Amino acid sequence: MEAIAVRGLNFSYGSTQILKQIDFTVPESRFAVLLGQNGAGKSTLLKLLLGELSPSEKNGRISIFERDIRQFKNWKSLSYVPQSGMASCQNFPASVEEIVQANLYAQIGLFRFAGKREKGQVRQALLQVGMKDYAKQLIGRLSGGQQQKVLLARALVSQPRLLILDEPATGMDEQSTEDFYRLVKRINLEQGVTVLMVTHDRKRLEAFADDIWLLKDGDLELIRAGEGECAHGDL
Ligand SMILES: Nc1ncnc2c1ncn2[C@@H]1O[C@H](COP(=O)(O)OP(=O)(O)OP(=O)(O)O)[C@@H](O)[C@H]1O
Repeated sequence: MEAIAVRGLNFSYGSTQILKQIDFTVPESRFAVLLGQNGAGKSTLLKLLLGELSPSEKNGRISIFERDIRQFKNWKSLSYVPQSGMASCQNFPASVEEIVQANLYAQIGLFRFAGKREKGQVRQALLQVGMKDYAKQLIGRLSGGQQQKVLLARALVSQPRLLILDEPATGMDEQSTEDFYRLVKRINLEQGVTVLMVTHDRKRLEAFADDIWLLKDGDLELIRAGEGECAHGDL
């Protein structure tokens, strides 16, 4: 099955065309990377995939898990990790577990307390990213790398089938970056979660990615096609 299928997509801001007739496919369980220079249109493409922007009908077709995005309802199956997501929230008075739990509000309801099941889900997500011992800490007290792991747990808590990450390692040191990519790869391999990651870090991600796409001058090109079995030696 294709997790993402884009056919003949055009997109413009006013008279400036950003995407020109692009075709783009991410098969289920693949780890795909999207490269491109600043301003190439990567975030614009992600916004289109996340339903924040919509193309007019004559400007192409986007399908998520083989359903046209205009009819797609199962948004729970898709999670997003933003770039430096907590950077502007250093004084945000929320604990790590509250940040993760917030992604379960659709399940819990906004004004109810989390039950045993939800608390278990939060614990499991924090365990997956190695942040279980930080559950009660204030998010603003953590390092940038730890905060990004919490945002990854937040994305995983709803058990998505597709994980979209926008330059998730921006500002991290070398070791934290490597650890973060390794963690995402492990989730991809062990749980079969499809991954699409926007990055400038081609060199390091070559070891983790199956497919590598390059967005340039409005065109999207598959510059390395994997077999879907890019296992990384010692995860
Ligand atoms: N809301 C908007 N209105 C008009 N132009 C926009 C808007 N958002 C982005 N752009 C322009 O569209 C182009 C693509 O922007 P986009 O943010 O998608 O690029 P990007 O590849 O994600 O860049 P970066 O790597 O710097 O994050 C840029 O020239 C940008 O200035």
